Amino acid sequence: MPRPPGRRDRPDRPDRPEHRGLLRRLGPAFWLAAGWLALVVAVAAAADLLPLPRYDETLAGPPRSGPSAEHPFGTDALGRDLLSRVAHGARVSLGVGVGAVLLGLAAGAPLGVLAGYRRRRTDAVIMGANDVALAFPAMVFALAVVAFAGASLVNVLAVLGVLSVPAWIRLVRGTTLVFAEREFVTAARALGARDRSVLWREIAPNVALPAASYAFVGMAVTIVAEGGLAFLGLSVQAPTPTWGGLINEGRPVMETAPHAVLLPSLVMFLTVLSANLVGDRLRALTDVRQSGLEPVRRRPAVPLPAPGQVHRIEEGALLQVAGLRTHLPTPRGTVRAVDGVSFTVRRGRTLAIVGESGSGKSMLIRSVLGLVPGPGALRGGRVYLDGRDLTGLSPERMRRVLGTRFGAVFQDPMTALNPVRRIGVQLAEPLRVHLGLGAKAARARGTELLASVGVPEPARVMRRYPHQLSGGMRQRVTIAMALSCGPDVLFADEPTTALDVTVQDQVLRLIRRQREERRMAVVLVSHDLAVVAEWADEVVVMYAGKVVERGPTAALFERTRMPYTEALLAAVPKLTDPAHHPLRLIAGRPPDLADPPAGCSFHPRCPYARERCAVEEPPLLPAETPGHLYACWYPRDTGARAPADTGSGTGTDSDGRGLDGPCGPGRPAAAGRPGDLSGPNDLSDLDEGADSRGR
Ligand SMILES: Nc1ncnc2c1ncn2[C@@H]1O[C@H](COP(=O)(O)OP(=O)(O)OP(=O)(O)O)[C@@H](O)[C@H]1O
Repeated sequence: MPRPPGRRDRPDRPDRPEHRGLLRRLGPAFWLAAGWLALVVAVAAAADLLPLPRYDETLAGPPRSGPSAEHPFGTDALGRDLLSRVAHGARVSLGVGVGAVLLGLAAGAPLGVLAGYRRRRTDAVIMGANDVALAFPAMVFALAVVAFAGASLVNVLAVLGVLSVPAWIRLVRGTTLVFAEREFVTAARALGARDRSVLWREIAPNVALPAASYAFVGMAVTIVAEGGLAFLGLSVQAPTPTWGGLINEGRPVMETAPHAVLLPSLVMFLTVLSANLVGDRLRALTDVRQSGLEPVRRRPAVPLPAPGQVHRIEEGALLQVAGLRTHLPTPRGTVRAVDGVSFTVRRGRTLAIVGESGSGKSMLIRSVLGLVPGPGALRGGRVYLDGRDLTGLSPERMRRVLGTRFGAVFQDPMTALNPVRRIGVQLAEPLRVHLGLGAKAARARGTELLASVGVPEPARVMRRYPHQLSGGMRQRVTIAMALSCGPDVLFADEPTTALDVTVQDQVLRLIRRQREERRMAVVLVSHDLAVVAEWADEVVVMYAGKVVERGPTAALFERTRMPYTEALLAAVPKLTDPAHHPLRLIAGRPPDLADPPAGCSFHPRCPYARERCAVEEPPLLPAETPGHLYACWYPRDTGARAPADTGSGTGTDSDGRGLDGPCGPGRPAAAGRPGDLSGPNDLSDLDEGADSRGR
């Protein structure tokens, strides 16, 4: 039997994912910079051991002579070897840089952690004092102290170290604030961990990387500051060389011996640049998304559809998404987060997008909104609003669409609202920017909007900060913001996940009321199939970035065809189930979207998979209800037979449109339905011109 084409054999397979290690993630510039710093440190440490003349040996060579084999950096006005002086100067410059950073860190980090973790009065006192310290002009302070206390290595190091403390406090406090709010810290505290243990085990490791990054940047700043003081003659005194001092010494002979200024300057410049670069790359490492989104210099996994491809716009379609793709380059390879998704939404209707975590629901919404993350992300396919293609719009024009015709509500209202700005200010902003309202009119309209979404005492709420409202109220505010400019489509990405059941119901009712009043379309992302069954007219089921089943809610839930949808439904608890069947979990794990399986992405987890499923990717095939489509070779309804089995059964014509097959009414899907099903059943045939196979 011929070997079925394996993953590696498939013609459209991407190159194997790049398992780029830390070395590649940091990039060659980092390693060059780190190499230079290591060299300078090594030379400074071993300066006495190197086969160089003494740094203070006058007439070691002819005065003011340029670089030669004997004196690679040339000599200064007194005939001293410049390389030796630069090497010894590195000791002072690096010593001051490292020493000041350690001093600043030792004093600033504990204060920053304390302020960020304890908050309240501790924070107010520390940050108040810090603000006062920051108000002093640093360089004037340094000059005054060194001039008064004497220009010695210890004094220079101490003054520059003290001056760096406020910056350390700010940095560490900010990072601590971020992590102190994270769930793992709350979980540790809930388990009874003491503050000291939380600080050491939970917070400190997370603060360490940003602190290491800032240490390099701070070192660069200190080296420059020390150079400035030395140039003014206020650092370590002659004959001990420092880089700033060498530049100062070379200044009078610059015309006859430019190397005496240029070479120490070059070494100092490269060292400062390298320290900044190393710090910057370390900072990028702390940003998981940024490090994961470094553009991979390889061709995209799948050539995205050529621009200019035109799709047939469905009659009555308000929003039509055709063959949408979003590919994200990551260190593991190209993640096909959205892979050829097509759907249509009409005015006044709700389309729900469901699927397991990681199936691409949120990325699909972001992709439709044109908000794909990172510069390396690739987007293909088309998004039509009222028949107009939005994918070719300039960022400026797309911003106008986002503000006025699309509204979006996200999962966590606390993170969607800026915690330090009043509700009124945040609500008025889109009204002022997009509708051009004046401050007073925007305020009045904002108050009306809050009232319309059921916020009691809206005028008072306008003056509140987000943390002063309950979760339900905050979500009402974000809905009011999303509705503020009268959008045609409201995207609600798990809008009720962070809310309790009663509030969840209120919020969903609110969205439905607004949809009816405004004749909007709603695209609702949800994990909760009971919510979907109750509130959505149409459903799109996603798996591994693709649509695997879609159609009118009632048809899809009552006559489920795709085993994945069936498995999702079987995993929903049903209180009315008299038999109390145990819940069925979906076996296995969702696929790695950087390396999805060949054939049907679900086949490794599918109990009904056969050989064909591992080889050929099933297209979206029509079920008997108009608009109900599924991607499966062996669907779960007795009325449906796989095209492979029938030869003349359900299939698609050359245009990719559904043909009526012999699919008679089959038995209801094994999983049953999760709640009261409602909603009309009139979704017309969807355009398959750009489905996941790009037909
Ligand atoms: N910024 C990113 N960089 C790289 N990959 C990403 C990024 N954001 C998401 N992904 C990947 O894209 C895929 C889809 O993610 P997405 O957030 O859309 O899933 P989801 O279905 O909305 O999940 P959930 O229900 O948990 O929110 C996942 O595999 C995820 O790991």
